[in-house]
Amino acid sequence: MKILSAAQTRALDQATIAGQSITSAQLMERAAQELLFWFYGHYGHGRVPADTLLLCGPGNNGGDGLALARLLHGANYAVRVALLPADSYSADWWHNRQRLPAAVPAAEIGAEALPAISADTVVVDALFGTGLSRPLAGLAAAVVAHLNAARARVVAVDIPSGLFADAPQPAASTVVRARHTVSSGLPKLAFLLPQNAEFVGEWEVEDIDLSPQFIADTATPWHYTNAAAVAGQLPPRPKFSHKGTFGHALLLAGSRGKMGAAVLAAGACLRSGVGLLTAHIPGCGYDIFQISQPEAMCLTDAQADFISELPDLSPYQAVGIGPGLGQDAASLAVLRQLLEAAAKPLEKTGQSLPLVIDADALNLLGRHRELLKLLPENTVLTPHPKEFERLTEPARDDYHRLELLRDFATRYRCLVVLKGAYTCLATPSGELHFNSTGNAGMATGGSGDVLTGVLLALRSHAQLPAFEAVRLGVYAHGRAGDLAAAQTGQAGLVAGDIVRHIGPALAEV
Ligand SMILES: NC(=O)C1=CN([C@@H]2O[C@H](COP(=O)(O)OP(=O)(O)OC[C@H]3O[C@@H](n4cnc5c(N)ncnc54)[C@H](O)[C@@H]3O)[C@@H](O)[C@H]2O)[C@H](O)CC1
Ligand SMILES: [K+]
Repeated sequence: MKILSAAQTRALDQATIAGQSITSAQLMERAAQELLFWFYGHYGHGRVPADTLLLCGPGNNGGDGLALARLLHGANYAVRVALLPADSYSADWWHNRQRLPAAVPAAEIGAEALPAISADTVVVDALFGTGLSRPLAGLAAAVVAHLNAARARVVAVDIPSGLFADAPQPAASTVVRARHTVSSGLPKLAFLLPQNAEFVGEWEVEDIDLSPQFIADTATPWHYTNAAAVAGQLPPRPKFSHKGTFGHALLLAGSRGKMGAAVLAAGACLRSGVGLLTAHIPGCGYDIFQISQPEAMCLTDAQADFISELPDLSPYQAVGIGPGLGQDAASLAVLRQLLEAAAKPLEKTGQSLPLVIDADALNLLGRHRELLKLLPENTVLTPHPKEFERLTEPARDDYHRLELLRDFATRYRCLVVLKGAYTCLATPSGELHFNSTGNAGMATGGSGDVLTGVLLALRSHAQLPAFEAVRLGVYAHGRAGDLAAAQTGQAGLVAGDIVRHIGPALAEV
């Protein structure tokens, strides 16, 4: 699913209107109908709110609100409208202003006449949408401050008013704090960034049959990975397969006190369909590992407490390094040797050995940035924001972090998975793919080790190209977390639960 800019969204509206020979008022009616259905779904036909206030701005966002007021009134909701005065109003605003039944109270907002809002009022924020051109000020800001102070349940139409769809606004800007955002068409970039979560709340997009052709023809670096994006991407397992068919992976992981990371990554790798897995671990972990993951083969390092040797790489189709690795100088030497060895193209594929680099291996890269130029093409890095900062620089805000992410991925031609809510995968060509699966229960120790194992397995798969393998792995990891949390609850979720649900998550794909 593509994510378009505010300007592209407006062009999409026009293309839909022209392409389907409808009026803009009819497209607005579609949006309003979807908002009505959202109310039905959320409140049902019985328990309608005692008091529903529609705050309507002067443009088409306000027009959506006026149309919704009419539809809710028709559905026996107790509706009242408060109109933000402006020098001019859009044509579709007028159209729906005139169609508003006289029985619906409609008052103009004034500095001395702010609408009454009680804690059990449901407020629909239809002040501003993608036409916001500057931060809110004056009466518009006063109304929003009044709304936010009232602590009512707020449903934002299309986007919370005061929030730009695809760019940061000044830190002190006044923005509606919505419990829900019901948007039409495609997700807005703003919905996917942590700094906007307090304003956007729970968001969803409603399909109003916007021009698929225009969407297909519109270029954007931003994408949203939903089930449709990865459907059918996992190659079938031929009947006459053998272990070699699905690759032999090597995992370099573990140090004293952090052997669990190696066990979790190994378990995830095996559960993600790898043919064979060999783990190279420090001597202290031998019994732990062989007991915990009998399906994996195990090489032990000469060192007891950390990894100091790089095994011969020739048997392997992909290598993962980092979970629980520690940052000992000897491990740094192993990382350097691995990067140098992996850069040589494999005679079988002509490409460099696929690598997945995570956790302490990333921190070692961050402290020795001269190694970054050794990264083979399509190396997979899986930093969380702090680890990413150590690889680059502190980000001013979430938008700046995306710029840093795109620059890093294009500069080093690698696939960078920035982990968090809506995990973002940056590609060597500068695309950003935001993941739709996962939940806050996955913010638990070991969750990242599990992702490393999943990605290692999929990068070992001969038929999966690099980008598709990583996008699928990120999706499946989050989906496994959702399936697990349905059993354990988010608080009760531990990384091992994710491992146990990877199989079912991949089976869905
Ligand atoms: N496909 C869709 O997504 C559809 C969306 N619809 C709705 O249309 C709005 C966009 O409407 P638009 O008229 O372009 O702009 P807004 O209503 O967002 O803005 C209103 C108006 O406000 C003025 N303005 C901008 N910034 C400020 C400010 N800071 N202070 C005061 N006034 C401001 C500006 O001049 C605008 O004219 C979209 O969000 C959807 O809700 C369609 O209805 C259906 C299809
Ligand atoms: K709005």
